[in-house]
Amino acid sequence: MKPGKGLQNRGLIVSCQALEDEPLHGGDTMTKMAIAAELAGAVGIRANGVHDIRSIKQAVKVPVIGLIKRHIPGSAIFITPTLEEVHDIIAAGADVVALDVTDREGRLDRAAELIQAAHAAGVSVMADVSTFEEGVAAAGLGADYIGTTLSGYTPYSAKSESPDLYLVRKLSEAAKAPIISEGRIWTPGEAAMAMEAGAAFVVVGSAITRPQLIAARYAAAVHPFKV
Ligand SMILES: CC(=O)N[C@H](C=O)[C@@H](O)[C@H](O)[C@H](O)COP(=O)(O)O
Repeated sequence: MKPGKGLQNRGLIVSCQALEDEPLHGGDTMTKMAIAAELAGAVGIRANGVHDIRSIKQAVKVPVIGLIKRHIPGSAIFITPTLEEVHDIIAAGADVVALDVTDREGRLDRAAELIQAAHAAGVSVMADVSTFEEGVAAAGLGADYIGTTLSGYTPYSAKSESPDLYLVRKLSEAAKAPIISEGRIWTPGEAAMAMEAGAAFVVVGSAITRPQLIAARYAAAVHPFKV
């Protein structure tokens, strides 16, 4: 079955995530962040965990990309690692399921099953990849959106402090699915450059919703002037 739900308009997606060890974790804080993002013109929200996905779905009209981060001992795959999380994300009401589609631990072979499970429920899939080859493979497996989320976070992908716009450009020229530029976008200028490079969507997370990281940049900037 072709997924009925998904992202409607090109543009900004705000990632509203706070893990257990982060100061903004818990309660309705991420839901309030999502409401603020929608007011600002975001066309989608990316959220982690059943609680936040469900709460954000009730609070905003724009589509929600859901993921569940879970660390399984002995595995490096932590973004929606198994079919169980796919079902939980769908049950929580997400419009799009985000999952790791990297070439590790036989994941490319198993990803088809997870993608099909989402599609069978009428839900779209965002493949979080780290390289060009993974992006092309993910599109071939039927992923509806290809995100550069994991570029810089697998041992074999390019490390950088900046967004991987080279990957965005290469994928947008080759992959048969819309490209989502995600990871290390800190300024509106970088977001615009990602769209210029061919992205259909830009996900911004930390620069909007992780105040401890935002404030740290200011603290570092003024540090040399301290007496
Ligand atoms: C690598 C990984 O675990 N990325 C996670 C994926 O959901 C999030 O922690 C990031 O915040 C998200 O990708 C947005 O990126 P940035 O926060 O850089 O704008």
